[in-house]
Amino acid sequence: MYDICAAETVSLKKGSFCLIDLGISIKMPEGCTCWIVPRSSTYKRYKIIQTNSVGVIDGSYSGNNDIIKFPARADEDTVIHKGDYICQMCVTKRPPRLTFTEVDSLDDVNRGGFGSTGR
Ligand SMILES: O=c1ccn([C@H]2C[C@H](O)[C@@H](COP(=O)(O)OP(=O)(O)OP(=O)(O)O)O2)c(=O)[nH]1
Repeated sequence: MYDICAAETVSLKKGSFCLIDLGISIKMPEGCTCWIVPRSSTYKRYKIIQTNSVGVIDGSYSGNNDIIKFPARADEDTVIHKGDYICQMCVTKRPPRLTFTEVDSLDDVNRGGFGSTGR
């Protein structure tokens, strides 16, 4: 994981949306995917939410103008300063491609829905 900072200063009004420039363009090794996720402290410090929850950076997003951005919505009036570490980047190897087979039913016992384990 690499902490990544904003490459520009932006002022956001409560409820507004902005793509914050992270100032990075990369060419990934073949078979890798890059992910952009918020830092745990991002909301507490800056009052912004990453609108796509997790950003997936395609391997083909590798031109000079393919600059990685952080899609942000502000919950309060806020200012993100150039150099503020607002997110993290991770590069992972893609798993082998799977083949899915359609079936009428599965053999396993139902596990139960959200919160059904009582723990
Ligand atoms: O948080 C993010 C998510 C994506 N991207 C860039 C890299 C990615 O390769 C491109 C397109 O993203 P995605 O495939 O998620 O967008 P889409 O909504 O499916 O649009 P597109 O038609 O461009 O694929 O935008 C970012 O800079 N930050």
